[in-house]
Amino acid sequence: MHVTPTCDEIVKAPKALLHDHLDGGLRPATIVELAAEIGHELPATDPRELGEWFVSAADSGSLERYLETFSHTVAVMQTAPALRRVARECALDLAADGVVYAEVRYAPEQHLTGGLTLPEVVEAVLAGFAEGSEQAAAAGTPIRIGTLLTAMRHAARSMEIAELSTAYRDAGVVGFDIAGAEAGYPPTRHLDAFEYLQRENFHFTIHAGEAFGLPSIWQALQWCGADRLGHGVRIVDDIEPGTGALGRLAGYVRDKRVPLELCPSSNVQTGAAASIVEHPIGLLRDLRFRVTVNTDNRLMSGTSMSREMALLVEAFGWGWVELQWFTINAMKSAFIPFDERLTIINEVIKPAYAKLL
Ligand SMILES: O=c1[nH]cnc2c1ncn2[C@@H]1O[C@H](CO)[C@@H](O)[C@H]1O
Ligand SMILES: [Zn+2]
Repeated sequence: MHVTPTCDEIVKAPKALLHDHLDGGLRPATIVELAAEIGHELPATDPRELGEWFVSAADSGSLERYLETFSHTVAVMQTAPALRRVARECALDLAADGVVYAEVRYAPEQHLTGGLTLPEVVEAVLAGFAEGSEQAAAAGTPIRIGTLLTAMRHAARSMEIAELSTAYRDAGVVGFDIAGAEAGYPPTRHLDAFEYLQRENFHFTIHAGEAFGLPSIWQALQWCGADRLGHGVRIVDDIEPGTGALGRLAGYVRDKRVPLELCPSSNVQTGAAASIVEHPIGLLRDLRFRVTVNTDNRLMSGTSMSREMALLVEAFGWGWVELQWFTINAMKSAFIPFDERLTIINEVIKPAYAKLL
């Protein structure tokens, strides 16, 4: 029997999230308070209006303009207490939404204008995640958070950020990423950082195939050695419409089970997909790529992990079978050790979905 999951049920079901930006998920009320403390001017000072401003400003159809909205969130994240607070609230918000495992990313190099050093930034965020996770567990909604450190692809600090990632690998940093405007900044600009990470047996994902197509995905995998693709949605350009025949690159991605960190609402906002119903996630799931569902930026998309799943249920008629599949796909693709992934799958995810299926 096919049961349509309701929004409330989706919130309660355990979910795993691999692609969420710390500076894209602040509570509007927190931005207002932190901005007032430092005298940063915002486009609106009423939290509700500010939340709406972020969504409409990010609704631009262009990744470059979408990214401009981050100037306001990054501006209020320049001190250790502010970073710690934002990270603590992020853990609490994800946990309250039923996320049991999350990898949250941010770019330490963007948080130095208040005089912090790179290690101080990392330590403030890790302390915030630890505090938030502790509070969430006490509230009966346990969550495990792994941090990914991002280097900005237009900048030249990727090697330094890669080294920072491995320095904190035993303290909660589980991977590395590059983000920012894609066109004109191929991942191969950062080859030395990726080669270093491979020599260190570390994990990394690369934003690729969002605003730019197949060459970016090909470089991320075949030159840089990415474990996963941030978005990767443009892999559909290598699939023949109608027949579903896979080109060489799409075949490789599917055969190797390369995880795709798909972010439906974000893609509609940046113009990478026309609408949720037309989002390639439908095709990619039918063809059994290693698809995962993600939020990208909860603030800019006015979304949550549960909302992304509810939108997919509505658009594609999916039920618990698909939601469990996405969740297990994400957990299998996580950057924490295999035994810890299995424990979450077998002790948290499967028993909960068994009651829903
Ligand atoms: O979807 C995206 N594509 C590319 N870059 C992004 C996306 N979302 C956020 N960022 C960039 O990543 C930085 C660190 O978190 C953000 O400041 C933003 O510039
Ligand atoms: Zn992203």
